Amino acid sequence: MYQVKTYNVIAQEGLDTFTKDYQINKSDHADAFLIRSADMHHVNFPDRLKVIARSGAGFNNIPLERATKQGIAVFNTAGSNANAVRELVIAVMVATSRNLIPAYHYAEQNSGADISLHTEKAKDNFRGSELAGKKLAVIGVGHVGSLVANAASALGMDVYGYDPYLNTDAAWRISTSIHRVDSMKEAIQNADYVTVHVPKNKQTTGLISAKEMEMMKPGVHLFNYSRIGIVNNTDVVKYLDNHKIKTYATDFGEDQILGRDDVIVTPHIGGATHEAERNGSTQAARTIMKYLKTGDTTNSVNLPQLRLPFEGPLRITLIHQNVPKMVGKLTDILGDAGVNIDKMSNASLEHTAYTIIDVDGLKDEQKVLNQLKQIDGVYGVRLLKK
Ligand SMILES: NC(=O)C1=CN([C@@H]2O[C@H](COP(=O)(O)OP(=O)(O)OC[C@H]3O[C@@H](n4cnc5c(N)ncnc54)[C@H](O)[C@@H]3O)[C@@H](O)[C@H]2O)C=CC1
Ligand SMILES: O=C(O)CCC(=O)C(=O)O
Repeated sequence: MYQVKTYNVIAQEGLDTFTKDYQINKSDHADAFLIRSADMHHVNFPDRLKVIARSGAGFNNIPLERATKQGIAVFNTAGSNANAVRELVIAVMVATSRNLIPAYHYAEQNSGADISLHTEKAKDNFRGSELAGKKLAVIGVGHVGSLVANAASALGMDVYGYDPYLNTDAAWRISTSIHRVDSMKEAIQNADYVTVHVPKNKQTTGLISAKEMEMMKPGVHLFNYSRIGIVNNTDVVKYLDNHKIKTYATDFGEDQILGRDDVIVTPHIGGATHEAERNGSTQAARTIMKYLKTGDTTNSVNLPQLRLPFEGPLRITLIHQNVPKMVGKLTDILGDAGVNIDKMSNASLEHTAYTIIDVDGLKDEQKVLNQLKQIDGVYGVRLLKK
């Protein structure tokens, strides 16, 4: 029986996806963690932990290097909540362009009076602009960014996408009406709206700072539904104060930006829809089961993605350093133990590699596994039985 420990609120549909071989609990001795935004940086990973699945896209809450070195596979469910974020971003863009929030407050505050008497005069204060015909820059055109770009284009916006690492799958999702540009400057200069949809990492921290704000058009509306820190809030305050930025809309509050009329903050609700939480939790549950049963690393964010049909009877999977002669060392140990290799596959991702070996004739299982584990640079070894 595999033990699955959950953090955060995980949609019931995902928990119901687990078969009878899995027990969901809060025990620290888990084979799998199923999490959302819980911060894993200070959580000790138990020795038996094999997999962490993040229901959602961002995985900056998980220490990937530590997980890899402990032989733990980490997965996300990118795309599961992309539509939820798209709808929120478009909603806030409309709210911003039509002064919806101040107009709502006006109507609410004047509801005691006969509002119809004042309406014709009051509406002059809330005259807005239409999105159609305006220029939108989308920074990061992955699952979320591509959907935002396509929806904005369908609303008649002139959309520019900047993503130096765009993969082929993402490229297929982008409408041909989106202009693909090769520099941040080309995307953001002259844009009426700028929206950022990138993962948070060392390269993207401060991606939008004073230098980029300086390139923007006066009166720009800036959106950050990615993570705190990708847009530099100290610089945002400066550029809001000098009216270069008209509105800053974000899902991530911080003291210095709160309480201003030109800032719209939501409490991290981008992925908080029934549909997105259901998609994420079921996808995460399936990923955990597949990895534990077959070693399939599709959608892993710390290991190379590898899938090999598992016909049995036995499979050895290894997470190890990506160094020369490693595969030779593994096969030497198996050969010396009289083990026959039926199928084998290996892939690498930067400094890490992952190897799947289907075998038969494995007699002294524990001895062979221990020998494999003792190879310098091997982080984790598992034996799977069909
Ligand atoms: N507010 C919320 O509740 C949610 C927030 N998010 C955030 O949005 C981020 C993006 O989500 P997805 O689109 O699903 O991820 P994704 O991985 O599908 O797309 C991210 C894109 O950013 C691009 N990128 C990376 N570095 C870049 C750079 N320096 N400049 C331009 N592009 C760059 C990548 O090539 C990729 O195409 C997540 O990592 C997460 O932090 C995602 C879902 C919900
Ligand atoms: O609602 C959640 O669990 C987090 C959504 C999010 O930020 C993400 O998927 O990256």
